[in-house]
Amino acid sequence: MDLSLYFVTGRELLPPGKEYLESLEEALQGGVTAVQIREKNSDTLEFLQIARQSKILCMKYNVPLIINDRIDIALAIQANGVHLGQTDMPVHVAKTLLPTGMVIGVSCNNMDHVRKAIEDGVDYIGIGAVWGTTTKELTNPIIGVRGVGSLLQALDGTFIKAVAIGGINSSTVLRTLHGSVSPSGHRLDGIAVVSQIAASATPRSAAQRLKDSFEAWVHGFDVQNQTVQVYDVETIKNGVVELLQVIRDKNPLIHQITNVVVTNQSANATLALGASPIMATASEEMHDLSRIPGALLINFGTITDKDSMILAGKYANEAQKPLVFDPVGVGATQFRKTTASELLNTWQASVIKGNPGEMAALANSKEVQAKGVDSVGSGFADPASFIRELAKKERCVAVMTGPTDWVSDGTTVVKLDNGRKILGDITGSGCLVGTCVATFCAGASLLATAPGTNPGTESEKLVRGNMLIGAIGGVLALTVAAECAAERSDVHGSGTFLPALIDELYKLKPETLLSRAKVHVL
Ligand SMILES: Nc1ncnc2c1ncn2[C@@H]1O[C@H](COP(=O)(O)OP(=O)(O)OP(=O)(O)O)[C@@H](O)[C@H]1O
Ligand SMILES: Cc1ncsc1CCO
Repeated sequence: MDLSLYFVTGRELLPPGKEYLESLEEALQGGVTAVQIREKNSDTLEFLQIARQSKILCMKYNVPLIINDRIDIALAIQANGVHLGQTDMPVHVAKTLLPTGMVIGVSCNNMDHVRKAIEDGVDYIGIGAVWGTTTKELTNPIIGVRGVGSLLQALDGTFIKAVAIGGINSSTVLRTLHGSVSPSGHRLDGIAVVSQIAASATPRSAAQRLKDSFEAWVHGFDVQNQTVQVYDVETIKNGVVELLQVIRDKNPLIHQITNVVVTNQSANATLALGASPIMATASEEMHDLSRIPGALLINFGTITDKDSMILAGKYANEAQKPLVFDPVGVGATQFRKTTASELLNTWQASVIKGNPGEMAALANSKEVQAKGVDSVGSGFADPASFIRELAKKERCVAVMTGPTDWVSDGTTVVKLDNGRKILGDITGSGCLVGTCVATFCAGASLLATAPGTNPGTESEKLVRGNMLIGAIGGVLALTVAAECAAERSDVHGSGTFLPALIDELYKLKPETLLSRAKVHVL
């Protein structure tokens, strides 16, 4: 059974003037691959009639029909399956009533539900609610995009299919699919959609758009899984130098929502590298800024603009622009933890950068502690494995700073050994790394979208360009510049070091980067 575009009906959502059967037929023409009839407010006779009429249409388009909750209706019309909620008929009882071959699906919103569904031998599960929604799933807890992956991992080795449900529409679909992959690589088999189709005046095109997005994404996912990119030190260094040139030639806009402590030095570091900073925080301007080529940095050192952070990130994903997230001091307060979770469940970061204390807090690890914005202790026993797993789980590039910097895309791990201890003596050196990473990622994005590259071929992506090289470039630029600055005779302490660091970013030459960079591919 093809569950890729699983339409759950909602007659109460029909727009004025639209008949139910007309809407359903258009949805089927648009490419819906499975239909579930959900009638929460109808009596038995009405439900039966709707189910019967829907079945005729579904058969015409050779699409399976599933009945929500009501086993008697499913039996009466010989539906292809039933869908059971957690408070509906238990699966083992349903199995005794249903003929073999009739599909059983179950709603799940936590690991216990998934384990039970596996034990009961269901055919598919509907995981939700992924997003907030105006339809039935409102009563279910919102698990967020990042919650779906771990539930999918439990299905490894089974034949049980999975769809996600709850608030999936054309603007959330790619984020949902990209984020809903388990660390083992288990992806969704489909998306369940209610209002985007049911409430549409043009359900055919609504369905078509969703199906196109799903197919494009699956294709991109398969291609990515088949291509193992192997990096060597020379390729990385040359890639970084190429990005520095792109930044200086093209002067990308680096939109930064950052903390009040580092705003000025971050803007100066951006200019020194050859890019153009804008430190804009009003939600009204987030959309306009997202349309300009470059990158977005979200640093929540002082969280005063959460709504803008949410909006800006969504628009950056839509525009396929790099989004660098710096969860400053995320372990310090519950508010920061909750905010990080909310942000990461809303948009997809291209790069997450933090010190070991911040990265541990994001991963719910107790191995490294933090004090305010600082990391405490000597870090992880096995930083390479930690960062690879975090990158895999968050589905992005992860950068962990410290005396040694670690960068991973979930497959490759790169260890960077540049920098000077004095970086720890100025405030916001980690924030400066974030700014430099965003600037180099902007370079990578511009390189990937330069005239001559085909914009239509990567419509399934949330970001274009090589974010691993961008992240490495940002770290190397800052740490190599720091070495040059620390060696200057006019630097006498942290006060004179900061302006010297900006100078050295300004003067940074490709040959200095190439000769000083200490890059190790693990
Ligand atoms: N002992 C050290 N030797 C060399 N480089 C260092 C050392 N400590 C930090 N760095 C460099 O300083 C940069 C910032 O890393 P750090 O982990 O100190 O950030 P942070 O704790 O987030 O800083 P902040 O909170 O002040 O922004 C990194 O690029 C890292 O390589
Ligand atoms: C000191 C400080 N407090 C909030 S953000 C920040 C900058 C370094 O992370």
